[in-house]
Amino acid sequence: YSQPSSAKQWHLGMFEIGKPLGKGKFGHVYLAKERVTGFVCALKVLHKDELVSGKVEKLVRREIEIQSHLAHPNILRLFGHFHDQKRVFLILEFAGKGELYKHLRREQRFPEWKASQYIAQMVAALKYLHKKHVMHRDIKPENILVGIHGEIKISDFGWSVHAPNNRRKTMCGTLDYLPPEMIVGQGTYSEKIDLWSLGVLTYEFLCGEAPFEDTQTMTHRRIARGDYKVPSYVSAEAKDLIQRLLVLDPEKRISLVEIEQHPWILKHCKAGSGGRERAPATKVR
Ligand SMILES: CC(=O)N[C@H]1CCN(c2c(Cl)cnc3[nH]c(-c4cn(C)nc4C)nc23)C1
Repeated sequence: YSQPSSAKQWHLGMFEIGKPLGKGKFGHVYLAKERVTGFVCALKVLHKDELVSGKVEKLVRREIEIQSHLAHPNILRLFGHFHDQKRVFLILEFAGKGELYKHLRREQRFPEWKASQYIAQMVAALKYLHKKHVMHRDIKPENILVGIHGEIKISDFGWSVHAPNNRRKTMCGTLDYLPPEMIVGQGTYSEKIDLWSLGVLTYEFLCGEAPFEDTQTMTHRRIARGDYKVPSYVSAEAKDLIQRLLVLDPEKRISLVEIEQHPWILKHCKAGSGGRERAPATKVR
């Protein structure tokens, strides 16, 4: 009899390992095929001694705990995990068109219709996450993958936590996406930090660089002051949405539901498929 997939006891012998797909923060990712079903996935291999030395085993446990309970078309699935003496293996959904930031760098910047559809998909994923009181906390192009149909998938939940939270985020990688409430004040924050990051992401999709990109010190200062400029080639509607997301006071940022009704999103949403034309939302107080 075949065990229900979630209770499946996975082991390495069940997979035929293919080409390396890339290097994550703490391990390599390989294309893999489950021998019995032929199911193609991405196998993320983490070395236990590196996790211990990097004090990240808690982050990995949390990534597994959170991501394995999520099922949404714009969130990369974690189907299961297993480990052997030396390594931990994450069985992840394979995103057929790879890493979004590579597409962004290659195209320099996205046309408004593409950026708008990507942001609409991010909003759908964040609505799903926030409903489960999960905030991602590390939204940036490097953590977004592209599926075979061009849909985007948030990945790398290593930094996600259950809201609210005031754990200092030991900085590794870019400061560009850090919200002001994590720079000034005592650093308590809520899911609203994902709204700030969405504003930074929208800007970067349309302009090819982040709004506060500068030297480390200047980036900190410019974020704390909300000091950025939107280039003139950005449409008025797109600029309006960016301005409603990059608001210093977390409580004053536009909500996910309001973003769905924003002119810049409605103007480009795909009729018929995923982005179904929405009946005017009745405001539920
Ligand atoms: C932080 C991190 O894990 N980054 C990457 C490494 C590969 N990985 C993938 C993960 Cl985790 C899932 N699916 C992927 N698909 C690809 C990919 C597809 N093409 C055509 N090219 C690539 C590359 N990569 C992945 C995530």
